Amino acid sequence: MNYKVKVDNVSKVYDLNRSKISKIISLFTFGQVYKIKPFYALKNINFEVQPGDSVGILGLNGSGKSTLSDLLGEVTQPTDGKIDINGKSSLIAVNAGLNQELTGYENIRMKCLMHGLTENEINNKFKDIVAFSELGEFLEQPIKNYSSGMKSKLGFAIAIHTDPDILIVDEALSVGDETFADKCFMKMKEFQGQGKTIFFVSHATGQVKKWCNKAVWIQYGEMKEFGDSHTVINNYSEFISKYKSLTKAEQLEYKEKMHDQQKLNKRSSLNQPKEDFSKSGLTFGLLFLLLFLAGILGQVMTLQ
Ligand SMILES: Nc1ncnc2c1ncn2[C@@H]1O[C@H](COP(=O)(O)OP(=O)(O)OP(=O)(O)O)[C@@H](O)[C@H]1O
Repeated sequence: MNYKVKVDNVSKVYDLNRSKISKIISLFTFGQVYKIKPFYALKNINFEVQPGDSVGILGLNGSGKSTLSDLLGEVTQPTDGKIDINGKSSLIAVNAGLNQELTGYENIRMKCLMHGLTENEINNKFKDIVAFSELGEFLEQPIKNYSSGMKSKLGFAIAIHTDPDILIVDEALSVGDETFADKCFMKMKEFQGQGKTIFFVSHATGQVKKWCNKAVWIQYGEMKEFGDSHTVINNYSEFISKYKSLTKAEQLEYKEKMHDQQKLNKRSSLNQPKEDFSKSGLTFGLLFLLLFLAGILGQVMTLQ
């Protein structure tokens, strides 16, 4: 095994029945009233990344870049396939793993603990994290009061001090100010110098070209291309100019067609999604039925 990260036939399926009421009805009707509507945020993604690679993740809005970042950061699990990560990964995205109700200080402690740092290690790094974040007294406030740039600063400051082997930066730098972004890029450079692996999600192809030796282009859940960053960026840019030359109506039609394909793909080509609500619906439904029968039995016994 000479890879750092291996993404092996990975798919991520979401249920488009997101409203709470439809989920509850689905649970108690064994998934019969509201059927699960599988939507492939990612489908059959395959690539391998070597130690020291910096990989750009490219694609139009809603193509699955953040879904891929979340999977690489082990924030979520694939519905199908496997991601083999040889080391500790840390995801930096606005809101990633931060608790909105906790203060900046509390989030620093919580995330460091989650990354396996001991109390001693946290105390030693605390001052540096605080200084890097540049958030000063705002760290005393719950982060729900922060701007996205401030959250991103906190997330980056914590992540780089937890000594990850793999850093995943999901558009976190595009919401911060330029001076902070420059400071983060310098840190990323240090990381590269140490032979560590970076995934970098950005719509700015110029930045991807500058920072990444490899790139993966995701197009509405499917992998269009993976390889040398210059080649992938050139092909992606060519697609973007063609896409931009379409009228608004044509762009919409294209997007709708792609979304339909993501929905149309039947689950038969995959194992059952792990978050299959009809399965849990069956369990909950049976439990509910048992409780209901026990209640009736109880009433009957009381009457006798
Ligand atoms: N929890 C979820 N439930 C249902 N659908 C989801 C969920 N998360 C993401 N999706 C859908 O998956 C698709 C991919 O989303 P994702 O956020 O990964 O795209 P993206 O490429 O990062 O987009 P952007 O460039 O706008 O940030 C979208 O159609 C989105 O609506």
